[in-house]
Amino acid sequence: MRVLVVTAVPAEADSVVAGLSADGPSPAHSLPGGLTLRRCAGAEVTVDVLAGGVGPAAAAAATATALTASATATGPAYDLVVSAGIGGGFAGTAPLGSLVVADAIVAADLGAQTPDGHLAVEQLGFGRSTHVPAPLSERIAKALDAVHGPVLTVSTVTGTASRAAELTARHPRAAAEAMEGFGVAEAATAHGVPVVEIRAVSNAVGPRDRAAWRIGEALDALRNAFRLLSPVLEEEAR
Ligand SMILES: O=C(O)c1cccc(C(=O)CC[C@H]2O[C@@H](n3cnc4c(=O)[nH]cnc43)[C@H](O)[C@@H]2O)c1
Repeated sequence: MRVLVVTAVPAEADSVVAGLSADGPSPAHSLPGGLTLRRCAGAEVTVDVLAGGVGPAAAAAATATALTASATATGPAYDLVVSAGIGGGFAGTAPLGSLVVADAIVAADLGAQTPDGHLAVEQLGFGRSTHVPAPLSERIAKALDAVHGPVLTVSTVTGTASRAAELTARHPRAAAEAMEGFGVAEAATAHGVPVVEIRAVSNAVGPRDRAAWRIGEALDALRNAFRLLSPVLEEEAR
């Protein structure tokens, strides 16, 4: 089984690699566009880890580049794509340091603003704003003891109580927000590869408070998530 993990920044990729391979080697492979894949090979599963940039567009471009570069004449080389990194947690659902596995990957700001509120692209008559993750996501959530709920993809980090309330009103079950999942999912779906999203909560979704961010703790939680994910993937591959 081959898995592609896409993070936004190198610090997140480091946590993923550390969780997957403890202190084993993770050889690097260059991709077009100055991207670098790090490979973690297990008994049955090979995981390539890519830091693709911040935001849905960078994430989609990097994921598509990796998928295109690896595709063979008979189809995609990867069996699963994982969008992973830190994220904001919605109050009462995903506290700081917790893990969220998406049961829906939602482009929360893709659509149109109207005097009566947001219209998603489906309501405008084109495109999609939600991807349904691979069924495996439920087993992953259990193994990671993670919240299993919608993860919103936004282009602008929420920084006010009113924006948080608006998102919660539109997505009452939302567990986390981040900036890449939907872009990764668009690229994976275009290549016919199932996708999941895993987030470690570094901050609360709400009024901006940089002093309250816990990025170090979230990166530790991300490392632990991939330590726990390894046996799930090995089992899936058998
Ligand atoms: O300057 C701020 O107020 C601010 C608040 C939270 C995060 C940021 C970032 O620049 C990090 C963006 C980066 O990390 C993911 N992330 C982490 N927390 C959130 C969030 O609450 N909402 C959206 N994205 C978040 C995101 O996926 C990016 O890769 C700045």
